[in-house]
Amino acid sequence: MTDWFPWLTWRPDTTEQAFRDSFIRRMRTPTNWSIALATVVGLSFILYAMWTGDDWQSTSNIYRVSMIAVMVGFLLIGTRLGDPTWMMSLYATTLIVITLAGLMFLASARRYGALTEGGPMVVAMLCGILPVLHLGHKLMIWLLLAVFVGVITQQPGIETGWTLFYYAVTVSVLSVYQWQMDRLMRIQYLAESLEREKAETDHLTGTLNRYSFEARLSERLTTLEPGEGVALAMVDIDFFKQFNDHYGHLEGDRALVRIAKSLDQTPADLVVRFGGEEFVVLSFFTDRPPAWVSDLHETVSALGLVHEASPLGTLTISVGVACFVSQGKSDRATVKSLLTAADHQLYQVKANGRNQTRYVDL
Ligand SMILES: Nc1nc2c(ncn2[C@@H]2O[C@H](COP(=O)(O)OP(=O)(O)OP(=O)(O)O)[C@@H](O)[C@H]2O)c(=O)[nH]1
Repeated sequence: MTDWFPWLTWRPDTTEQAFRDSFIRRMRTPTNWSIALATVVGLSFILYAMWTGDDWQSTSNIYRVSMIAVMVGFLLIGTRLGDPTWMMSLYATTLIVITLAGLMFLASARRYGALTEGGPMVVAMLCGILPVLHLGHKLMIWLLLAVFVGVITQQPGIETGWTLFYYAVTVSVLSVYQWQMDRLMRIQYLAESLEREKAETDHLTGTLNRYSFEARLSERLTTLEPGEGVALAMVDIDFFKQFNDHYGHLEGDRALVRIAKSLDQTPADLVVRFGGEEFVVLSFFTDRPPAWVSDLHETVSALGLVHEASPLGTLTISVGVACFVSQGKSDRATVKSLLTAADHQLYQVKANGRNQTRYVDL
């Protein structure tokens, strides 16, 4: 049964949650515009009712005004709510508005002795255009209104004609449309995520690539609180040209993957393939840099990968580390300043025999 509902079939659940989080972020503004449109439609109904001689204080008009007040209230308060609370408030608001709409139809039908098909159809459609609600939400909303329409058709002396039939047709068509939207939105999200992942990842080692690293580090540097810091380690494999020449490029590729994996097993926050045989390892910390950063070269020498063409006998790395601890807003490191400082340390290690880690505070 659950296979029929895209938001229930979507596996794993974390993917559905990630989709919904990003979807709510993107759709908040369009949803607010849809509610504003519903408010304008509600207002035009009040004006029309008054123009056609309806009493301003009639029960149905009071319900209409209440619906508008609830929607305007949501638009005003919603701006201050975080995404999850906003989403729950939207659903609750919609259910309240639908209850008021149902009561308005009941009052109006009792007054005029009739309920025509237009009203419930318009309300069902206005709920249908709210982009962030999925079919599950909308079925509940439409069902709630259907209960009111059903009750009204059972009232003696009220002419309802084909209203219930047209309502059922409208909701069925909207449900099919919504089901398609729910599926397409999720398929699109998945395709986008895969594309993004591909664009950010190095194909050989599976680590982040340079482009995504620079964007992420640059963003993170702007949010460092005083006392928070970053250690950027520039890693370069020693005598790798000789390794390739001696063992061949395929074996070289395999060594790159092994080294990337071993760097990934450190407590680092990000491991990046920076260039051919260069990696960057990033660690964010509070107060003082973690001790493992200053011994990073040992991570690879401990693998014991034989390198007969190296004077060191095994595959090793040279590491230059630049550390920055934020003192406040005016004091900022940049991606460039960290890379330059780390590269300078790396150069010193290369000059001093390789297979070491050198460290500088910015
Ligand atoms: N197998 C393989 N080799 C690569 C890849 N990317 C870069 N390289 C090789 O890495 C080697 C880098 O050589 P160099 O820059 O001279 O550095 P090195 O030999 O490690 O010498 P030092 O850094 O001074 O210790 C070159 O031979 C590149 O062909 C790759 O994706 N796969």
